Amino acid sequence: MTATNVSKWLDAEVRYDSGVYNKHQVVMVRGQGATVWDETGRAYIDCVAGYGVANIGHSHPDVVKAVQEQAARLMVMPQTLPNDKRAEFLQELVGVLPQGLERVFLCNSGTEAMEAAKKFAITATGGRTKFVSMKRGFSGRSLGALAFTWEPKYREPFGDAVDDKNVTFVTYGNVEELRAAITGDIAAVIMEPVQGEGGVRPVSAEFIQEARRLTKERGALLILDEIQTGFCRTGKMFACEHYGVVPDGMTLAKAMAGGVPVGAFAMTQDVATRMPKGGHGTTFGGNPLTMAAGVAAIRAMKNEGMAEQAREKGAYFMEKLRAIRSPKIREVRGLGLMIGVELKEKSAPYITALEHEEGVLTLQATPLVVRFLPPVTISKEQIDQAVAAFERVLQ
Ligand SMILES: Cc1[nH+]cc(COP(=O)(O)O)c(CN[C@@H](CCC(=O)O)C(=O)O)c1O
Repeated sequence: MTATNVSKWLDAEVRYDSGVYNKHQVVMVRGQGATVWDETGRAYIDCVAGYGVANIGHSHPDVVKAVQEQAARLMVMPQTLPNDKRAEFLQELVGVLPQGLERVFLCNSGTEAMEAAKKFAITATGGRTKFVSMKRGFSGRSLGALAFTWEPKYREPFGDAVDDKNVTFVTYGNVEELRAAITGDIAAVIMEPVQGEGGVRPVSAEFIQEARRLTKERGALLILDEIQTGFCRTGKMFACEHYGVVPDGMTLAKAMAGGVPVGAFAMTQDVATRMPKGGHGTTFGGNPLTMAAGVAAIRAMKNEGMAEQAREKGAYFMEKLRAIRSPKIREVRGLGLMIGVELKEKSAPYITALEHEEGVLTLQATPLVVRFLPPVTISKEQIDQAVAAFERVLQ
């Protein structure tokens, strides 16, 4: 491809897009497995995977086939009209969810799942409107979900429109703060089992188990945000399985439909039955096209043992990263293939160098952390190449 072609598409996107994103100077046009190609034909090892969406790999053949067939059959059907693919997806999803989570509100993104969770928590607790969330937590960008998102830079531009007056933020992992915050008027505690955007931070089993115990004791819900940790990312189908905790509700999105936009709030019967009929809704949620993709994606995760792959490859990836001898690395941490390398200096220049000089895509998770979220289907050879590239840019 000539430079003109690249500039043609890049110029158009930069010219007409909203302007909220820092656009990389590249145009990505194709993906397969853990590789993506730009318009000039250059290949990249993709450890961004759409911010942890392409867990089963780009354009998984089973998902492609399912989407092609469903697109030709039926793409549009609202949830007041039952549909075979939606029913099949709900069966597939409930079949892999922790026991007890058997009712699902279907939507189209993580933020929407969190908005639904917030409303279901209020009705399930008889109108309680106070919440506990986590410092460094990320729950989404809409005004409702933003109230649970810690980073001030995301909230400040919107002032009082962000309804965070009823939210108490506690230090992630601090059991004493948690105990003090979960009072008798709390609707729910919201937390990620591993904080993603907040720096790839696993937490102790004790903290999550104490949140489970205290919310039960004080009539609040425990809502785990598995939008990033879900669907094999951390070495289990869901990260809560590492801790032996079943929440009252779980927000889901990203990888759930193999790359097709999707979101869901999974909950117990009790939480679901407390929402008045017609109390929430969505136009696109549960559409047949997304449902077909989701059925294929979840079956691929099971059939290809992707949770075990993430566990095994994650351990290998972190072992190789920890073997890098560099004074710039403070810590390598993570769970499964949700990996963060905290540097002693800003990570952005190294993320840029990895992309431009080495053809490896990574992303930030706070200014000092390089986040690796590759497809679970990444090969050991690609892991070795990514680690060698990282070692080179750190020199
Ligand atoms: C844990 C979590 N919860 C909720 C969301 C919101 O989901 P959605 O509405 O589908 O984007 C995300 C997006 N996480 C990415 C942040 C995206 C953004 O900057 O906005 C991320 O981890 O980078 C999460 O990682």
